[in-house]
Amino acid sequence: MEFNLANNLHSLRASAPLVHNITNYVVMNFTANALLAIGASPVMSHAAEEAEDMVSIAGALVVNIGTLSPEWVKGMKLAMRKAAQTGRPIILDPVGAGATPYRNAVLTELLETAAPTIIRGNASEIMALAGTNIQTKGVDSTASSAESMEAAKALSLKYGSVISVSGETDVIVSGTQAAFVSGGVPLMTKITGMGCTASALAGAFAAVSSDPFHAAVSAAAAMSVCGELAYRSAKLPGSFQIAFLDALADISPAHLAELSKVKFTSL
Ligand SMILES: Nc1ncnc2c1ncn2[C@@H]1O[C@H](COP(=O)(O)OP(=O)(O)OP(=O)(O)O)[C@@H](O)[C@H]1O
Ligand SMILES: Cc1ncsc1CCO
Ligand SMILES: [Mg+2]
Repeated sequence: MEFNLANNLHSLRASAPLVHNITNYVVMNFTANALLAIGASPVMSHAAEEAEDMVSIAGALVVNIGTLSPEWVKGMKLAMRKAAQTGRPIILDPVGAGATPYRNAVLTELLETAAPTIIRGNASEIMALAGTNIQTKGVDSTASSAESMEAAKALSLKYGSVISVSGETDVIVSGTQAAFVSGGVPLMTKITGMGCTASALAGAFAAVSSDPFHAAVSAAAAMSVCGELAYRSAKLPGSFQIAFLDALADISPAHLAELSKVKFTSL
């Protein structure tokens, strides 16, 4: 299937998919607003008691381990198992992978519960997940996406997942196919939760697409283009956040496709 970014955004807006997020409390508000802005319908819910019911009415599940606790992990596992059983895409954001043994242990449990459709993280997180010896600095990357190519490919083959690595250039790997998405602005790393937002948008695109590789590329491209548009009017973190949400809401499918910088290659 040919990659068609304009069509992908059009489909997202036409069906406004419900995206079930079990995410961290740092970014809940921002990612919910980003999902609404692009045209999806967010619900943030982590209670184990309703995890299976909630995912059963959603178009995609986004699991983000940013602020973990054992009770939340129960909900994550129930939701992931149900999503896998019912054929719903699962997006895993392994926030802080490699930072602490607890995070690593939880990630192992989650990956044993269900293989994610898409794993979206920064380079340190993806390298840590693949077992490359690296220390994540809290939630921030200490490596570049280019350095994580081998790790991304290994992870993709191991779990059958699409691996999306964010950075100056985003690298998306699915088996032996890869895409490079450039653009964006460095200020995006100075706002907490831009990576979490990239993962949430991947959930929205995956909910309306039969091709998770294209969904992950679409989300990365939307982030990069809207980051650049926001930076035209807002050069400081506070106003940038707002301008970024405005750009997500304002961008037309055709304009998004026109401004995006995406290159495909085989590995
Ligand atoms: N140097 C850069 N230049 C342009 N865009 C960037 C740069 N670094 C990151 N980005 C963009 O910022 C977004 C977030 O990527 P980042 O790698 O910072 O995620 P993250 O570390 O998971 O963030 P967080 O954990 O705070 O949510 C992505 O859309 C990415 O393309
Ligand atoms: C800062 C922070 N700490 C835990 S989760 C999170 C949001 C960015 O990943
Ligand atoms: Mg992150």
